[in-house]
Amino acid sequence: MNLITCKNISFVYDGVPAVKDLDFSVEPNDYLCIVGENGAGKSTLVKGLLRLKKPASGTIHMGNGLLAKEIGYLPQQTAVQKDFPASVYEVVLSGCLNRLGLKPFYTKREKELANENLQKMGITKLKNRCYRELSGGQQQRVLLARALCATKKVILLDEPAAGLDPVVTQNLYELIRQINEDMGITIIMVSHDIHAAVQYAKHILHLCHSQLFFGTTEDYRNSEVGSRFIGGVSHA
Ligand SMILES: Nc1ncnc2c1ncn2[C@@H]1O[C@H](COP(=O)(O)OP(=O)(O)OP(=O)(O)O)[C@@H](O)[C@H]1O
Repeated sequence: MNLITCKNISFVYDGVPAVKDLDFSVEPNDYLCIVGENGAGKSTLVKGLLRLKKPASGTIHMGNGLLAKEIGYLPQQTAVQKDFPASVYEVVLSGCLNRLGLKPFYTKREKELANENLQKMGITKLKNRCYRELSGGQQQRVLLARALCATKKVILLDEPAAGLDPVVTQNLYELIRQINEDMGITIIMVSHDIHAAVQYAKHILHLCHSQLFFGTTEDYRNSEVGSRFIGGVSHA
């Protein structure tokens, strides 16, 4: 059964269509890259998948018992977020917020989970450092550990490599690949980096206010839209 099935969804802002007629699905353990030029509708779709914005028409169905609040989310990093005055441990632990419910404090298990995910992301040594003093690449590892506390099923990333140098970017993509392959977590990633998208993703969704392509990465490479986009731009 698909984890997420979107049927004919469209989004509008104040009556103006932003993106329309999207028809795609996400399988368990999938790696889907959402690509497209600026203003194509990628972030709007992300808001829809997180249930932060309602489709004007169409349906988003979550299967396999997935709830929108169980999606671990890595937002696009803003200057304010980069300057967040908390320790690495506090940021990672905050990924368990959804599990708190009415409890006022984190449980021992939640604290263990934070420590396990710090270790998995190779940042245990940074545990007591202030988040805002870290490099961009270290901050992304912290946010991945946080997302892993929030989910066992799906991580949604909005341009995770923005502003990172090529070596750090490559390391980050490898880490995301491991999360997908070794931990079996489904990845949905918005990316401007088409070359990395076709290197790592299993499926590609290409948007331009509507759906230009959805299918396997191999079919995308062989498609007219794919070969034009891959050949024409390195950072669309
Ligand atoms: N809050 C908003 N109010 C009105 N229009 C919006 C709003 N957010 C986005 N839009 C419009 O919706 C369309 C899609 O925008 P969106 O931000 O989803 O694109 P994007 O593909 O994520 O772009 P980028 O790559 O630049 O982040 C654009 O035409 C944009 O101007």
